[in-house]
Amino acid sequence: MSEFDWIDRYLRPLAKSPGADGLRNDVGVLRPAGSPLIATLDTLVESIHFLSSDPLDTVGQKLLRVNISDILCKGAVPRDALLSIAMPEAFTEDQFAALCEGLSRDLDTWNIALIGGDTVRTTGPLSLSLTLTGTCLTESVIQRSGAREGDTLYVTGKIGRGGLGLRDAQSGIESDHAAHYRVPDIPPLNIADLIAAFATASIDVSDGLISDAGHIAQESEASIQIDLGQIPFAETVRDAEHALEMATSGDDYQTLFTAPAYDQHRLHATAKTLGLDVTAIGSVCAGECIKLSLNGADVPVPARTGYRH
Ligand SMILES: Nc1ncnc2c1ncn2[C@@H]1O[C@H](COP(=O)(O)OP(=O)(O)O)[C@@H](O)[C@H]1O
Ligand SMILES: Cc1ncc(C[n+]2csc(CCOP(=O)(O)OP(=O)(O)O)c2C)c(N)n1
Ligand SMILES: [Mg+2]
Repeated sequence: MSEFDWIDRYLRPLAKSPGADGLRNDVGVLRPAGSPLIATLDTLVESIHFLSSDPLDTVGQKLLRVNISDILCKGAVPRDALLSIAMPEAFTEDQFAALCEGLSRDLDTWNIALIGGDTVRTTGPLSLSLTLTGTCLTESVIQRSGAREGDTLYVTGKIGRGGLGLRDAQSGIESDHAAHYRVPDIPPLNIADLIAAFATASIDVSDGLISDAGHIAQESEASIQIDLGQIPFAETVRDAEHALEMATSGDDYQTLFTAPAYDQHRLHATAKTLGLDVTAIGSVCAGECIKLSLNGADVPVPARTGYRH
């Protein structure tokens, strides 16, 4: 069977929206939106972003989720996807089918329309890219640059699971963290409502919490003070070194955002109503850097604040 047959059999059934035209056209038509339409693109490369031993259905789910986390953190809802698959010569039909099974699962879960893409062979490792659009729930897009002095810094979910999970997966340990490493637990869709209602700036935690907080600080020309003791870590913190390890390992795909301090009570009440797990971990102040503390003592910012490419 040729690649055309594989596309027919495995990808066409996933491309259900009218804009996909059954993958019979040169282009896909985006679903129309009344609010700002945003787009993101993230790539997963074998041995860099996932392990060769990871089941391919989990790789398909991870590809979608690392992109969905970018859309959600902007207070937006995911919509349409374009998929690029570059597969090694030896990639089999069963492997292609498994990859598409994982993709299918999360396309359905998140109501995302696959509207097209490209499938090629490569002499290199398996490499997957996804372009994902989203509709903002706000009139203007929430940037990394909107943090203001006096804002509170929040994060969703747990931090450090990606790094702990990679270590477990590499050691053959089937833990919850290893499951999160393969298929990241990302915030639910209604995090977009909370972000749209309250956030002044936001980002998703991909490289590492400290590194990604640094992006908000730099773009906002502000300083961010983080209390390591307040971060909802995946493991009970033993000491500053342990906390820093979990705050710099990345692969968390949670939402990190700032909001005005005067909204703190309303924000927590709304999060509770929406069933969202949100924790205040710091504040925005004057300056242009990251400041860390643990149990009231200053902690020096490490040289490596996140994953290095
Ligand atoms: N090859 C590229 N071409 C155009 N823009 C890029 C490219 N690589 C990265 N960018 C842009 O640079 C910015 C930072 O990228 P990145 O660190 O990958 O962000 P993220 O963590 O949101 O994926 C984003 O605005 C992204 O769109
Ligand atoms: C085999 C393997 N080694 C190391 C990592 C750790 N890792 C790789 S990329 C990355 C950061 C996120 O990837 P990137 O391409 O920077 O995504 P983006 O910031 O563009 O969303 C991390 C933590 C991993 N996921 N898998
Ligand atoms: Mg990226």
